[in-house]
Order: sequence, then C-alpha cells, then structure tokens
Amino acid sequence: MTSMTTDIIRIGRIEYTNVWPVFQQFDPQRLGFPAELVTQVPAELNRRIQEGAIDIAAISSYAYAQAADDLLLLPGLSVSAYGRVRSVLLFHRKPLAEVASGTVALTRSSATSVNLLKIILAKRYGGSPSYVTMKPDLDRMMSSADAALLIGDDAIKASWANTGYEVTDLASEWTSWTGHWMTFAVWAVRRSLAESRPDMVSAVVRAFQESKEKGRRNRSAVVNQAMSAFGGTEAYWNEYFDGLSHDFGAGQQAGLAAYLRYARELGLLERDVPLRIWNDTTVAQVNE
Ligand SMILES: C=C(O[C@@H]1C=C(C(=O)O)C=C[C@H]1O)C(=O)O
Repeated sequence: MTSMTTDIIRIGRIEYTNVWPVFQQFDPQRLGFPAELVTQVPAELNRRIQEGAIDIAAISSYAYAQAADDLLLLPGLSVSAYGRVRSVLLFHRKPLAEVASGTVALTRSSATSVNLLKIILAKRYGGSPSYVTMKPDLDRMMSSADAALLIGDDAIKASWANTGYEVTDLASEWTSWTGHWMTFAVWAVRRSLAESRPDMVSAVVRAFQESKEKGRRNRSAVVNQAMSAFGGTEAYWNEYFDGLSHDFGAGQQAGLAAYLRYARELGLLERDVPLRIWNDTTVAQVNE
C-alpha cells in the first residue's frame, strides 16, 4: 500500500461491548488534530488496517500476526481473559470430541477466535472438522453444522436464549488447557504513521490510557449503558467486565505468544511473529 496521508487519523473501534471500558471516555475530537472513529466488527477492522484505510485500531490479535510487518502494538491495551470470557462461545449438539470430526460453522466477524477453535479442536481433541464461514446467525448455522462459533454481542445474546445447545467458552477451554491468558484483541498502529507522526501516536496512546483508567473508575456508567442497549442484569454485566482485562502485561503477552506458536505449528500462520510494541522514545528525546 501507499503510505497514508495524515490529513485525518482514522481510529477503528470494535463494535462490541467488550471494548466499551476503553472507548467510552475516548473522544477523538480532543486529540488536537483531525481524527475520526470507525466502528466495525473485528474482521472488517482487520481488513481495513491491513489495507491502510485506517491508521490505528483495536483488531483481532491474529490479524496483527498476519500483518505484523506493517503494524506495531500499542502498549497496555488488549481484550483478554484468564479463564471464562462469556462472549466467545461454541454452541454444539454433541460433545467436543465428536464435534472434532464433524462440521463447524464459524462467524465471519472473527479472526482470533476461529483460529483458537481450530487450535483447540486439533491439539486438544485431535480432530479436524470441516469448517464453513457464515453470518453470525445461530439458527442458520446450526441447521447446516454440528457446532457454531459466535463472538462478541452475538455470543452474549445467544447465551441468553434458551437454545438447548451445549455451550463451551473458548477462553475457559484455553486457560484450563494451557494455563495461559487468552488475548483476543490488541490495539495496533500502522508502522508508517508511527514513523511519520510519533507525536500523534503518542497523543492517541495517552488518550486511550486515560479513557481506560476512567472506565475502570466509572464501571457503573458502562454497565448501565450495556443494560439499556441489550438488557441483562447489572450482576451479569459486572461479572462480564470483571472477567475481561484490557491490560497487556507480561501474562497477556505470554498467552498471546503461546497462541501464536500453536497457530504457527498448525500452519495457520506462515511464520513466527514477534510482539513489537510501539514506544515513544523518539518523542521523549524531542521533548527533553
Ligand atoms: C472477547 C472477545 O474478543 C473479540 C474477538 C475477536 C476475534 O475473534 O477475532 C476480535 C476482537 C475481540 O474483541 C469477544 O468476542 O467478546
């Protein structure tokens, strides 16, 4: 791709509740330069940042690995879980050991979770089912497959319906199997912008960090907003947000590295990918 113009910075926001604690207090109008938010499902943000149509975004951690040459990770930001996550769910009729030799419908909105499921079914259950990619519609998916993977708010809503299916939480599976954190989303910046405008990247990182801190302190605003948008109880949403981490520390990084190693072993990634995290030393030197 040609390098981006920096007339306006485009910032991608995942359209699921899971990022609200980081985005709720993030106002692109207050960055001090023209910037706008683009809200989309992860698969669409993944595609746009790879093409250079957006500059900075929360994206699937798997998509970072696919495009790591062109991207840098932003520090201290992710969507991660240690054990149960509640919004990355496999719905199935038969036990997982049987699903592993059947047909699985995958939501087209995801990248990390579809590959996590492939890793779990191959490595933990020794299977290689046939996969079909579909719109996230549980009834249609289950009419053509033995199991269906949903993520985000689609998964939350389906988990509230009385479907009668068995439900497996993929983050629970991952953590009980490997002992690791699971990082579903990361924040990434196009390397070209990081090199040409480190001052802008620095401002965006600071704004996200501040927003995340405010979100942490003002959980009830996020919970109330989720209740009015989707229903559900205060207890549900508190547990949901309690189960998510938006940090990207040593534990989350080790979990992501383990996930990427499995993906590499299974040929889901073409090569080993380092986790390269942006830092603002260039800007710090200029300011000193
Ligand atoms: C925790 C979740 O993780 C999401 C899963 C993603 C994926 O599978 O590619 C991408 C972004 C995350 O926000 C969720 O879906 O709720």
